[in-house]
Amino acid sequence: MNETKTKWPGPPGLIPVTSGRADDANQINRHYLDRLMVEMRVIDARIPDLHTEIFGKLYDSPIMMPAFSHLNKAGIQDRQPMEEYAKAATILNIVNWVGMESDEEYENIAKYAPGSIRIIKPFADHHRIRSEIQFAKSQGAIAVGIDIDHIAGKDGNFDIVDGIPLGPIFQADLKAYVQEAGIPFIAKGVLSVQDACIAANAGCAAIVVSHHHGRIPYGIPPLALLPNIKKALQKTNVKIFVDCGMDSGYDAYKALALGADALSVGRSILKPLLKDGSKGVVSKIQHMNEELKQLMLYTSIANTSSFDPSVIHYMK
Ligand SMILES: Cc1cc2nc3c(=O)[nH]c(=O)nc-3n(C[C@H](O)[C@H](O)[C@H](O)COP(=O)(O)O)c2cc1C
Repeated sequence: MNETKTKWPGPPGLIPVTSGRADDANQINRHYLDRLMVEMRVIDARIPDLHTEIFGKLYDSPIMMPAFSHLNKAGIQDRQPMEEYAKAATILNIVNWVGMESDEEYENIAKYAPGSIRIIKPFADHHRIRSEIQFAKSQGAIAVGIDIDHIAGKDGNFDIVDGIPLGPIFQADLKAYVQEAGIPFIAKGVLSVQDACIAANAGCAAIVVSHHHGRIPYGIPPLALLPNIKKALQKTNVKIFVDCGMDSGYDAYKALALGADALSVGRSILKPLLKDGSKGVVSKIQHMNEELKQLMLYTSIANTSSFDPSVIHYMK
């Protein structure tokens, strides 16, 4: 793909962290998602059921909130977008995720969405990771994890976020965190069969197949890898979640058909969230649920545990 000077073709909510350059994995991802075609299987089709079990709890949809952070510091007067999308998760009865936030902020958010999954940065200081894991657990988090894809900074050294140094992720550390957590532990930002297998061997309960809105230049689309990862993990109980570019129920369908157990909608909720708060997010996700059900009905998928990858065709 040559460097493109054309305007980003995706939805406006996805613009903020998209350069539009050829190495931009967001651009590559949207291109890939739009080339996945769906065949039709309508005979004997029934109204689909979106209920989905995640870590022993029943939710109304496999569409989840994203692991966002920093939004309360975005300077939007008198607004707390982190709490607002958490509230939407509770109204919708879907899983809420929280990214890099202080213990205090996590506690506030979890009041609006009890059980929120907490994703912790791969801090160089392991005590900090351990302490944040235990805090989330004490607040009733259904799971905790690390965004393992956020180790590298743009200068090729370990990144520094908000002045806090990040560090490497070793298999032994992952194993130790899994054991110490005592609740499901998630490796977020898996983009290879190799890392998926290492995470599974370390005892992770789930992985998120993701490139974290294009952190890695030329990152392969998560859905392009999903079938191989699914195959590699088929003998395990590891849940496979996906994010990156999920903007419609049709994108969600493709992720689920290709092997995801559930998926998060990230930047696509930003625009409705910042404009209309919880209400905007609820209406965005409700619309996505409808689109997802529509494609399930067209393909005779009765529930979220009976997706079939053979309905998807890649248009070259
Ligand atoms: C404002 C913002 C803050 C984010 N903060 C975090 C974070 O703290 N931890 C994390 O794992 N991911 C974080 N992410 C990444 C998202 O969880 C997600 O992986 C990424 O945006 C890709 O999904 P999308 O294409 O649907 O946006 C953040 C994304 C945005 C836009």
